[in-house]
Parts: sequence; C-alpha cells; structure tokens
Amino acid sequence: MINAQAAGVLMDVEGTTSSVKFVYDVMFPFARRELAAYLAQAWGEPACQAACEQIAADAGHASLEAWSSTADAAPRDLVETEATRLMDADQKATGLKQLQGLIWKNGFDSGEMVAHVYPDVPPALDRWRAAGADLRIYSSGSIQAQNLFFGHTQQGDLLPLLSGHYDTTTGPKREAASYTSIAADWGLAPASILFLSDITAELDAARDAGLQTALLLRPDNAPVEPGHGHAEVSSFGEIEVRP
Ligand SMILES: CSCCC(=O)C(=O)COP(=O)(O)O
Ligand SMILES: [Mg+2]
Repeated sequence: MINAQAAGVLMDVEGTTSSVKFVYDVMFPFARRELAAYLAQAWGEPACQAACEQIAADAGHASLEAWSSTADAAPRDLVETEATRLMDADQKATGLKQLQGLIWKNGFDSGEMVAHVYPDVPPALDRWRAAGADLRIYSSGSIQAQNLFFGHTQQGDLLPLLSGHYDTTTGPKREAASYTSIAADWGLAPASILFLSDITAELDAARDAGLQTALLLRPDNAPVEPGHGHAEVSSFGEIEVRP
C-alpha cells in the first residue's frame, strides 16, 4: 500500500492504466492495417501533413520535400515505408505516434476499438480526485491518441477525470528534463507529483527530476530487474493520495 502526499498524479498508459496486450494486439495492428488507406485518403490534410513532416524530421530530413528529392521517391511512399519500419522496430517516435493517433480516430469513432482500462483505475481516479488531486497522463501515444483512448474505454468516457495530457513533444519519457518541463507546465513542485509507470527507466528519469514514483506490476507487463528502488503495486487500489 502506498500513501502518497501528492497534489498531482501523472500516469503512463500502456502497462499502467491499461493492458500492454490491448495496445500490441489491437491498436498497433489496426494502425498497420489502415496505414496505406489512411495516407491515400488524408494526404494533403493539415494534420496528416504535419505528422508526415514530423516523420521526415525524426528521420533527419529538413522537410518531406527535401527527403523526396534526395531519395528520388514519392513523399507518400517514403512515409509509408518509414512508418512501417518504425512500427516493425517498435519505435515510439513522435511522428509515428502522431500518425497512429490520426489513423486510430476511425477505429475509435466507429466502435471497432474500445480502449482497455484495468477495472481498478476508474474508482481510483474518482477517489484521488475526490481527495483533491489533479490527474494527468504522460504517454508516448500522442495527445490526440490519448484523448481518443480515454474518451472511448470499456468503462466509458474517462476524460472528465483527467485535467491534462503530455506526449513526447514535451520530451522523451526516459529523460529527467521531460518531467521537469511537465512539473513547470503543471505549476506544481516536482516533489508533489506521483508518477506511475511500468517502465523502470521512465521512473528513474522522473525520480531524477524529483518526482515521487511507483512501479505498476500488471499481468501482461515485461519482467522487471530487481534493485530499482521504486515502490511497487499491482493495482491502483493499493495507492492512496492526499494533497
Ligand atoms: C495512449 S494511446 C496509444 C498507446 C501508444 O501508442 C503507446 O506507445 C503507449 O506508450 P506508453 O508511453 O503509454 O507506454
Ligand atoms: Mg508504459
């Protein structure tokens, strides 16, 4: 049991609020299946273009057009090939995550995808909010994807319980500076934020920035090396928060 004195709770998604299996067995295959059709249908739309430019930037190119001239290949083909390569390598790159978020919109809007959230999560969020804590998400999934995800869960729309979202546009999840930036944006002292994640490297970075931390041991999570020094829980039901 953890009794945390925290004004804010910052939560990872995959492996923390939600099952790794849902992300890997449902969301990622959906994005892979719909990639080519989405690019064909949405090419030229500002959100699609912005994600594609970010994919070009992540790959070290000044722009998609510059990449296309150097590679002597059509921009859409380059994006499709690079996004597929990043998905194969399970890279949580910002541009790929933005593109996946756009592709997932149809899946959540149509009801084909309904996000998994562990049953202990909604009551804990209610409890922590009732105690006066502010609750936010920090995921590699884009902010747009987070809004789709928590707006369409098996337990209904959980967005009213959340007051903010951060993604890798704030910085990588394994760098302390990202948590410093989040605390500054939030207007809270780092020590008054409790960060929950399934990845010890993320928790290490948050601890280096001065946040409180706890490791989630969910059934589908990868095994964790001992000696990390973070508090461990298997459910949000084991966490009490008071500001
Ligand atoms: C939040 S929706 C999609 C999840 C996702 O794409 C992902 O990479 C999850 O990463 P996390 O940082 O939440 O472990
Ligand atoms: Mg995670």
